[in-house]
Amino acid sequence: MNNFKYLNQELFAENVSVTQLAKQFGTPLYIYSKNYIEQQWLAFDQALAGRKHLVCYAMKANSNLAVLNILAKLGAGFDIVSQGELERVLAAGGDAGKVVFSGVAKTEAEIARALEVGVRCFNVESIPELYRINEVAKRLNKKAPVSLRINPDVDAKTHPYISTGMKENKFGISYEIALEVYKEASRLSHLSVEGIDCHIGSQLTELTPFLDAADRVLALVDSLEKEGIHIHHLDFGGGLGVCYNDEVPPTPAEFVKAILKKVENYPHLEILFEPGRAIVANAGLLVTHIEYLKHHEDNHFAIVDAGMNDLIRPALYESWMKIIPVSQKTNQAQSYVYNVVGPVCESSDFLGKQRELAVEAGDYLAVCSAGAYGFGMASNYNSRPKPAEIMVDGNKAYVIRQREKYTDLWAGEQLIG
Ligand SMILES: Cc1ncc(COP(=O)(O)O)c(C=O)c1O
Ligand SMILES: N[C@@H](CCCC[NH3+])C(=O)O
Repeated sequence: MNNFKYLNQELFAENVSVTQLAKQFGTPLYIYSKNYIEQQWLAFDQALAGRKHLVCYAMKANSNLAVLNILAKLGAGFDIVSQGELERVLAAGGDAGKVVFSGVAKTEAEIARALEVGVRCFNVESIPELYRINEVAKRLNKKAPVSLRINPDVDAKTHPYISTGMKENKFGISYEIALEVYKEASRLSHLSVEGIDCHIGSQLTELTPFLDAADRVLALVDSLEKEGIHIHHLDFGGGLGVCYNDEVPPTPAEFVKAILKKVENYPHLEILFEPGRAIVANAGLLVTHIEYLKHHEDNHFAIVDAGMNDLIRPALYESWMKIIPVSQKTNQAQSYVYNVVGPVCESSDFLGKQRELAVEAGDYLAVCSAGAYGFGMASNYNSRPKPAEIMVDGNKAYVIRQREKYTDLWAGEQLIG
């Protein structure tokens, strides 16, 4: 469990007791390990040593300013999908020149802002977007660096909601027309064609789909060369999976090594990656308090104070996330197979189903691997304040976001009449 370990039957985040944090800051509570985040980013970066490269953290996975700042200090780039994300990078001390801008619906205002601060590259997802970027760049008298996000039509073998590289997905430009679109891009006066980008989905646990996509990208590089279009970088996106249960995904080093082998005959091209989940998922826990246990015939519910508004992955994708007791000391309790459910008024409000646990009301549970797509997807549904976020570094714990106050819930709302 990485930097979360039991010591004398008590769960620790690095060197800090999770029970102590839960008591001090209340629950639900997100806890992250700084050293794990650094270790994971460095695993990508170091595996790329010897080759011109940039590891752009896909910040949608966890966009807390402290997380971004830790990575910015290591030299990370960032993959963004909105102006909000761009402003966060800047607020966290990130370098705009290391930002790649993905996303299918970039507005004129977003494009203008990205040009103004000088992002590294736009990952263009459609032909109309290409024209729009050219127009905005012309108006601002700039040249926009672009890379086309190619949809290679490869099955990522992941949950359909997080697969992005197949024909029926809204993302990227179809492989069949890519060459023609590159030709058009190179004719447009205010664009500079920089690279090829490809991201086929998230939580991939096998190398094969990545390697198939890489083959298609490299075939396109060759076709472009023949047309006299010389690109400078290849961006292989993110998507590397993590272990939630018993998956055994490749490590970042294995993944990078396999891609580097593919591109060894293209030594002049800089290599970019956009990992999100692999950097932060297992850096985080969501801690929750058991309010009640409810038993009815064969149905056993552990009713906790964290809901789908705090962590939506189980409800949205039926994701399986490990749930463990924070203290194993009280486990004299009788064991039952529980559905761990939250306070939200939806039947889909669960964190885990059919989990064998020996727990009592008042105990704390931790949902593991919650560092990615946890807080970032949280909402205020049922007027529930978003939880606090804590960053642990060795034996120190920092509040990196306060729990929302009730008054935050209606900030900006106005009475009429
Ligand atoms: C364009 C792009 N890049 C990178 C990522 C990061 O993916 P992951 O968190 O699976 O590494 C995503 C999300 O799937 C994405 O849409
Ligand atoms: N939100 C998803 C991943 C989406 C990746 C973004 N394209 C998850 O929680 O697994």
